[in-house]
Amino acid sequence: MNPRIQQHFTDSIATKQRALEVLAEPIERAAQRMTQAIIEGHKILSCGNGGSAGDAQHFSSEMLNRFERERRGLPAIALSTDTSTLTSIANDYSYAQVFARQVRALGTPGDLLLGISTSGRSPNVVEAVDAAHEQGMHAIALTGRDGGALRERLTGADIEIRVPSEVTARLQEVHLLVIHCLCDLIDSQLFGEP
Ligand SMILES: O=C(CO)[C@@H](O)[C@H](O)[C@H](O)[C@H](O)COP(=O)(O)O
Ligand SMILES: [Zn+2]
Repeated sequence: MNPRIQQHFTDSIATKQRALEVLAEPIERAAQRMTQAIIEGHKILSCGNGGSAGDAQHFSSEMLNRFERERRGLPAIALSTDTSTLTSIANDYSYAQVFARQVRALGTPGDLLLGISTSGRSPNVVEAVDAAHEQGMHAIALTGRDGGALRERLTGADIEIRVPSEVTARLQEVHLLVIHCLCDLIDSQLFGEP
């Protein structure tokens, strides 16, 4: 067996095991908050860069379409998908504004922002959290490492789910697992046990 492959699997399993100990509680709180927001007629905006843009879209597609069961679509918008909007904001203002400007246009009080950054240092995700607060929204932050500037911008009403790792790939792997937990908990809270 190629030892590099074995190492990736071993590290990924160990990181997930470690994460379970510290993340079960904030994941449950985040899912409750998301469920409540949906019941009250609000929506969830999501954003991130690179692999985390993929995660933001993965989450919104499982909300809008479905996760594992047959059910109505749930309201969510990924802010990383519209290249005309992204390029025009980056071109006319700055890349740091690409999500914040969309949050200001689409976000209404009671909506939630799911901000995803393995380093917590992506300026556009940090700015999106500030914009969410301006709009009367709260944030759920999926982070890693020391949480970076993103962590510092969160208020007591926000929820941080910080994965205990320093490795981007491992952090992204756990972020996706967290997203699937959130989808499953939201579905079971809204529609009952399958
Ligand atoms: O997927 C990967 C690395 O595994 C990359 O695309 C990665 O997401 C990008 O470098 C991002 O720009 C990193 O941003 P962040 O997670 O630090 O906010
Ligand atoms: Zn990646």
